[in-house]
Amino acid sequence: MNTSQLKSFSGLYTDFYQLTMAQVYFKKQKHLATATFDYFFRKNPFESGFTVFCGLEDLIDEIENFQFDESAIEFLQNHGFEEDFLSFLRKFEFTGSIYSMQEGEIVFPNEPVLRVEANLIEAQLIETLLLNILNYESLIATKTARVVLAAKGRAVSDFGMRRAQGLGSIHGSRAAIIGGASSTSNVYSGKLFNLPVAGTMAHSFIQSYEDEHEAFKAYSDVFPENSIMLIDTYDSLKSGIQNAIKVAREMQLRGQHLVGIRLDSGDLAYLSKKVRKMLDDADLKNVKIVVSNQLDEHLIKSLLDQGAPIDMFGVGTNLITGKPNAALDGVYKLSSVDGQNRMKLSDNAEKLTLPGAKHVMRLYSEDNLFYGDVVLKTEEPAAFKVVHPSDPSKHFDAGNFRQEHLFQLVVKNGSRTAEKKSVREIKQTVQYRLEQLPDEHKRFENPHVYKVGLSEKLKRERDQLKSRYESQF
Ligand SMILES: Nc1ncnc2c1ncn2[C@@H]1O[C@H](COP(=O)(O)OP(=O)(O)OP(=O)(O)O)[C@@H](O)[C@H]1O
Ligand SMILES: O=P(O)(O)OC[C@H]1O[C@H](OP(=O)(O)OP(=O)(O)O)[C@H](O)[C@@H]1O
Ligand SMILES: O=C(O)c1cccnc1
Repeated sequence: MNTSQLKSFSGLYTDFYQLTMAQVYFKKQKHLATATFDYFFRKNPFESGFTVFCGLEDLIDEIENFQFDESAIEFLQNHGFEEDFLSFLRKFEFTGSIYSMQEGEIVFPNEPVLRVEANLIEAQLIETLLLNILNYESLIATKTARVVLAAKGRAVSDFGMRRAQGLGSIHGSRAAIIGGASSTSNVYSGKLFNLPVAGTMAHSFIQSYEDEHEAFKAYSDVFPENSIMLIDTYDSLKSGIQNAIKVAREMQLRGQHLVGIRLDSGDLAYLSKKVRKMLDDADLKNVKIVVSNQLDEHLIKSLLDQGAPIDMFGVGTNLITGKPNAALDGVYKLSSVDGQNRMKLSDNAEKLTLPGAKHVMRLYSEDNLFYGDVVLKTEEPAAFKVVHPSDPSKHFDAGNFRQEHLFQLVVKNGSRTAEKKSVREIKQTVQYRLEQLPDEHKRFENPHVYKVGLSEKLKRERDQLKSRYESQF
């Protein structure tokens, strides 16, 4: 299966139950009911104090192209779907509206991040696609943002493609760049999303030559402006760095400059310090040190705490797989049908869903940093009294805070409302918004929990609806 084949199956990029439910809605004439769904998640990944919202532009692209072609219809025919429903699917397109936070926004558990308003059948049929795209890209953008924060201004390159869960790396590398990586090794995504691609060299390249110096020399002959020598194939200190210095000197004689060396094993703090000294002593102060080998945000922080003079980190497995979390728990929940509020009950107050169409306001503290978010009904233009979702004793007055609307209409009648944003623009949004997030939410150990409150009206409606449901048992 190649990815262009995947695209032409867009309507089938779903869970089977979406299609069976859709056929029931259609048969029972319920499909044209209007529905509102919210996308939100309950827990930040990686014990992080924040999540980066990523994947919106990809989602809009897919929604604009969401269709059932003849081969999809034939497949569904073979699975027993009925002719009248299949005729409906042949003409199917998403005609609803999507309100959303901007891609690259810093978002928090239990607040709606995106709202879909559409016919019930349309809103239902895009669920799996929406969750698949937003959950994965947000996971990887969040992981990368953490890695980049740990790197404290040093470059981070995404090396993950080979260790990704299959084709996931296509969108994963996009999310990595949005999360703050400076480059990716992933050429396919580079072309697809116009990402900066870069790389060094593999051990096999060095091994293919009789000796290491010959390998370095060959590479620098062909790429005199862009050589980063991998120095750990045999012995980083006794062989690799000696040969790299030799080649760097030969390059200098030709008026060229060795960009860097890469360490991929051993004690990276110890070795980078030794290598830095050897390079400096050889008057090669501009040659950069790149390291890789199962890195993540914690190892990078540790290496820098140890004083390792590293200029760039290559991060693969842990970044592209979102280790150790594997998934963002984002969900898509119905909040109204034909204007009637709906909610899902739970014994756990945190898991109650919020009824009706909602939006989110961000409150700013006096120093212009994020203070907290408030979930409101769409008819509420500003936040006043803000209440804790489950602890009635906790509330505050939002009147004194600067407030910012986080939701925008991004799809209207099935089409994008504004020009598509580039990866570069979205990456800048992440950077800028992270600067506005106070440090206590960005630290790795026990980050301070960000406030997400409800408007008094929303909380009242939720509690009333809950009591109404419960009185029927
Ligand atoms: N100074 C350091 N402090 C903390 N972690 C480090 C340090 N140096 C390396 N690491 C990390 O420790 C792990 C090293 O693993 P390990 O010793 O199994 O691999 P290796 O050095 O690649 O060994 P091999 O020589 O077998 O390839 C990697 O994740 C690496 O990034
Ligand atoms: O450790 P990660 O964070 O996943 O980063 C990617 C790894 O992939 C490469 O190793 P690999 O052994 O696959 O190939 P190589 O022979 O080129 O080193 C590279 O050298 C890194 O070690
Ligand atoms: O360019 C590199 O050095 C690279 C690319 C992918 C995986 N590991 C390393």
